[in-house]
Amino acid sequence: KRPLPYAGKPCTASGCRPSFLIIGIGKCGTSSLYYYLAAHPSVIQARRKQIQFFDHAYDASRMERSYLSQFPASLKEGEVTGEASPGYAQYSQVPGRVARHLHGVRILVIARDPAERAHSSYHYNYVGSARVPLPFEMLVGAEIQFLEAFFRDGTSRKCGDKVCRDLSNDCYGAKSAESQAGAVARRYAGEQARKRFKGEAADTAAKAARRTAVAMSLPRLNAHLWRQLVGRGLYISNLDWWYAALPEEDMLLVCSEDLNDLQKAASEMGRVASFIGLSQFDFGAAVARGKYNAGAQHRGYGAVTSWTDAASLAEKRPAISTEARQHIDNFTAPFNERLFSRAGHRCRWGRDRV
Ligand SMILES: Nc1ncnc2c1ncn2[C@@H]1O[C@H](COP(=O)(O)OS(=O)(=O)O)[C@@H](OP(=O)(O)O)[C@H]1O
Repeated sequence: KRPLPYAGKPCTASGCRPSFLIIGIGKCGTSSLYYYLAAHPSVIQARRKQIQFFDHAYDASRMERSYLSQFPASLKEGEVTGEASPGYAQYSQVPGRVARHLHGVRILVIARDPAERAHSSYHYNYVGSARVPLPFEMLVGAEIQFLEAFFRDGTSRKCGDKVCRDLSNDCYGAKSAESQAGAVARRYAGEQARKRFKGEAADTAAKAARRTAVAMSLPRLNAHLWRQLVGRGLYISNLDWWYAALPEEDMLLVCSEDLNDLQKAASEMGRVASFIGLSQFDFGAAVARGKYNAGAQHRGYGAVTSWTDAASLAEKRPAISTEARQHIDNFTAPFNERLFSRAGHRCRWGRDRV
């Protein structure tokens, strides 16, 4: 068995540190990974699944008060705690902070077929929250154009008067960088309103529709996360920062598809537990309860949906068009390959999808 992080002693006078961090990726099954793991008798949960300290709330001087206070005050020998903040993977500053404060922590990354991740994110963040939902294909097309330009022009590309250093954060966060998708969105919103209404009513509806599209593209704290349908699926472009800052043997890639089946999930959870250094445990009963945070229901990360109900929710969701799927598959394929070779672990995505 692999030794536990911190030589099995996560607690110091200032509190207990997490022995594992699930750093992402959002909409790939981070909630299920966290709650399945929490079923292990030696895993004691944090106060909540997502603490998001190392990105939005980071302040080195508040490490104890703001961060360690979220974990159990004491742990018995062999017990560990941990957290899951899916935003962590997206920020280039986070891995250095984690390496500094939690040297030795085990890092778990769960990633999913990029087209499926994008579609899940679209339903979670856009559908239902916008009065004029923009078609998935349209957002994907606009974003891939933006991404192609970013990778072609390199990291010195300007976002308005700012230089983009970090694709995930600065670029999507800057108003001008998202204007590609924003402009398409506003035009579409106006056209749709005009199709549905006539005369003056069309003008009023078009204005309202455009306002919705503008509101959807306004910069806000984490807007770049939900704006990235495809970008968040270029996993290796963010994980490179993590591999540079932390020892390779402390990083584990989990394919979301390996948790998407009762039998497979129980055995994959065994691999996760032994990576952390936990004793063998039968995750069968934990996994059998169902899937967490499934089907964009917004019932909370800890809400579990039976496997049968999750399957029927998935069936009800309109399928991804062949065009959008191929567009995402083609664009993400080289990034996927780089991820598999860096992580030494393959997932069956894109053309390898089963
Ligand atoms: N066991 C298992 N295997 C594979 N996939 C699973 C599993 N459990 C949950 N899910 C699906 O993951 C999606 C939710 O992901 P997250 O919990 O990471 O979302 S969040 O970013 O924290 O909001 C959400 O995807 P969609 O249902 O497609 O939206 C969940 O259904």
